Amino acid sequence: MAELVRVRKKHLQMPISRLRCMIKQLEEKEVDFEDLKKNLDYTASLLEAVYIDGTRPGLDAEDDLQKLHSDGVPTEVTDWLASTFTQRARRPARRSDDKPKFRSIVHAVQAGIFVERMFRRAYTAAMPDQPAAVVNCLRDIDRWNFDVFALNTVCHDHALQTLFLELVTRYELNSRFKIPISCLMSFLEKLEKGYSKHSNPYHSSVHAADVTQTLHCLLLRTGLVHWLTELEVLASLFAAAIHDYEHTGTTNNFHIHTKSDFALIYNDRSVQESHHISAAFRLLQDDQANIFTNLSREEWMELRALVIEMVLATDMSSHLVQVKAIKGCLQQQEGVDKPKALSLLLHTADISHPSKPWGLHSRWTKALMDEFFRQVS
Ligand SMILES: Nc1nc2c(ncn2[C@@H]2O[C@H](COP(=O)(O)O)[C@@H](O)[C@H]2O)c(=O)[nH]1
Ligand SMILES: [Zn+2]
Repeated sequence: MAELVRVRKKHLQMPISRLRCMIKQLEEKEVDFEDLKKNLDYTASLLEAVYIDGTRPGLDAEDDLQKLHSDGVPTEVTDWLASTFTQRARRPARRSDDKPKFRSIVHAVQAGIFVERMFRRAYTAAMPDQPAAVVNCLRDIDRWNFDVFALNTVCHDHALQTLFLELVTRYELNSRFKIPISCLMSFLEKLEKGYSKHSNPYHSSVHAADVTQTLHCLLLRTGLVHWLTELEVLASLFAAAIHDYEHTGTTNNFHIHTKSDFALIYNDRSVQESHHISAAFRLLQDDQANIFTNLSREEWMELRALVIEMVLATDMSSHLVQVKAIKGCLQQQEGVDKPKALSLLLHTADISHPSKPWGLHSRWTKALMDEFFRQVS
């Protein structure tokens, strides 16, 4: 058993470093984005295949790499896959007309992840193609200096829809959780509409898009994304996207002191945040917009609890309590409380604009000042 683990660990080192290399190329725009993305996706599938098949005895390398070519994977990648996942490197170099072999992976694809990929196709096929200008903007999606205003311009005020769709697709959450594309589109349309209800200069769908992208950037750049389950990633992105849904453009104190309906409904406690969550979850009551329709009951309960905790923690009045709690967590041996850590991350993304490039920060500050002045007048 220990030997098997050692061998598999050894075989996985190469693909891991190659994957990192591909990601670097992607970041540095040295290669065609779409090709690289496709290759990464395919490689991930094969890694899955090796993982699944690695638990079975009698692996050999007898099948046809030609099948991989049918997916448009370049020769360097198939060569690397073959040399990494088969014994081919120890054999004499093949003649150019020989077909490289590896039955184990193909078997695993056919037996194990084939069905999964069928689902992926079914749940990604209808993803809308984006115009070149949008694709160009989205190239910076992993960066701290990502310009959400520029994205909003090129996608005609639909930055939130575009960004959420892009991230859900990138993390393959649509295939993992079988999110129907029509529901996703419908949900995002309603979400954006809710954000424009009060025509807020600051608390708009662009702010929601900004916070969602910033949270993604934090998860990715810190490596925290590897610590999370796919459900936690989905919950985090969802929480970021909805966190100010139907914001009234006024503060919680304003609601409390004016004895607004929201203040009365939520008993003066995290008045706005409670409404954002409640109203956003209400959108899912419509079957046509229920993006979580295929989640199991357990998944749904876990996601809902996490989203509620994260969005409630965007209430600025919980800032000091949160900082204290996370400091306490970090001093303990037992490890960090995930919902608390994710809540702090969302809160961080929510107030991150002062740490962004000046052009972005000054636009956000102006928008916030406009909103504050509107409340006063
Ligand atoms: N004094 C400042 N306050 C800021 C700034 N950026 C944001 N904010 C405030 O934080 C909350 C964030 O919570 P939200 O969920 O409502 O977005 C926001 O309401 C602002 O009041 C800033 O640069 N300076
Ligand atoms: Zn916010």
